[in-house]
Amino acid sequence: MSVGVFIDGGAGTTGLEIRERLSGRAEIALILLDEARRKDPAARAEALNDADFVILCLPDDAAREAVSLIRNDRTRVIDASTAHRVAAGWTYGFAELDPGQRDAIAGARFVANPGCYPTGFLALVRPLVRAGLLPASALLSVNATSGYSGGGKAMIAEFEAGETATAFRPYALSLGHKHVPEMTVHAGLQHGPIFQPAVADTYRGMVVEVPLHLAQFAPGTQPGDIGAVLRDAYPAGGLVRLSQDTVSTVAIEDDAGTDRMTLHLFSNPDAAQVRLVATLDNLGKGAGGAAVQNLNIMAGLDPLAGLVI
Ligand SMILES: NC(=O)C1=CN([C@@H]2O[C@H](COP(=O)(O)OP(=O)(O)OC[C@H]3O[C@@H](n4cnc5c(N)ncnc54)[C@H](OP(=O)(O)O)[C@@H]3O)[C@@H](O)[C@H]2O)C=CC1
Ligand SMILES: CC(=O)N[C@@H](CCC(=O)OP(=O)(O)O)C(=O)O
Repeated sequence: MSVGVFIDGGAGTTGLEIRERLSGRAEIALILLDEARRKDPAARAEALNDADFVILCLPDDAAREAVSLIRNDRTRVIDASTAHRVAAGWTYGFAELDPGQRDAIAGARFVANPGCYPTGFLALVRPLVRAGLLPASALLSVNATSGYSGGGKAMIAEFEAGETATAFRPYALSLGHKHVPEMTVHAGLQHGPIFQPAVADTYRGMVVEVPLHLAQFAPGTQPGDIGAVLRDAYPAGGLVRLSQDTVSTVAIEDDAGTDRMTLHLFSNPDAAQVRLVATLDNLGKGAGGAAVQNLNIMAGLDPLAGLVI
C-alpha cells in the first residue's frame, strides 16, 4: 500500500530536491502535474485533495492559498515556506528539536518545515536554553552563510548569469529577516537574535555560527558543560550530530549534498568564549531533506528513508 504525495511547486529548487529523494521509493506514489497545469488552480486543487500528503514548495502567499484549496479533513500538509512556522495549529517540523517533537510530528496534520538558517541556529541554541545553561533573556547574534540556491530560481539565475553576483554578500542589513520570529519562538528566547546572513558564490551548503561569552551562560558554566548538553541532545545515528573530531576550520561544503547536520563547539578557556557552529545543506536538512524526514515520520515509514547521511 503506497501513500499519495503531491509536491505543489514541484518544478522549483526545493520541489525538485524532494522529488529526487522520493523517486524510486515503492511506498510513495507521486502525483504529478505537467508543465501546462502546474500553476492552474483547478488542477492544483484536485491534486491537493487527492493526495494523502502534500508538500508545499511555494512562495508564502501561494502556500497559504494552497492550504485554503484543501477541502477535505484527510490530506496532511508539510509546508516548506515561511508562512506557518509560528502559526497556531501548525507543528514545527524539526524532529530533533525537543524530546517529544518527533511524536508531535507523527500525529500532526499540518507541519511547518523549519527554515534553513533556523535549523542550524535552533540545533545549537535550543538544548542550551532547555537545560537552563543559557537564560531565555540571552541577547544573541547569529552569523550565517548560505549557498546561492537558498534564494531559489531567481538567485540561482542571478549567480549563474555571472553579471551582478559576488563571492560573498552580506544581506538583511535592515535587521528584519523573515527567519527571526521562528528562531526566537522555537529557541524559547525572549529577544530575537541579531541575524547576520550572507550568500556565497557556491550552489549549496551553509554555515551557521553563534559566538558567545561564557559570561552569557549560567554562572560557572564551562565549555565541557555545553558539550555535554549538546551530546545528550543528539544521540548517535541521527541526522544531527556533534562533531567528535578536533578540527580547526569548517567549510560551507562540509555537509553540502547530504541531509545531515554537523555541530561544532570551539572554545578557548583563556578567552572565556565559545563559538558554536553548524554546517548543513540549505537544500538538505535545511529544506528538502527535512521535508522528506517529516513525511517519513508522519506516514510511519523508516524516518531516514531516501535521505543522504
Ligand atoms: N531554496 C532553499 O534553500 C530553501 C527554500 N525554502 C522555501 O521553499 C519554498 C520554495 O523555495 P524555492 O524552491 O527555493 O523557490 P523557487 O523559486 O526555486 O521555486 C518556487 C516554485 O514555486 C512555483 N510557484 C510559484 N507560485 C506558484 C503558484 N501560485 N502555483 C504553483 N506553483 C507556483 C514557481 O514557479 P515558476 O517555476 O514558474 O517560477 C517555482 O517553480 C519557499 O517558500 C522557500 O522559502 C525553504 C528552505 C530553504
Ligand atoms: C540565500 C537566501 O536568500 N536565502 C533565503 C533563505 C532561504 C529560504 O527561502 O528560506 P526559508 O524558506 O527557509 O524561509 C533568504 O535569506 O531569504
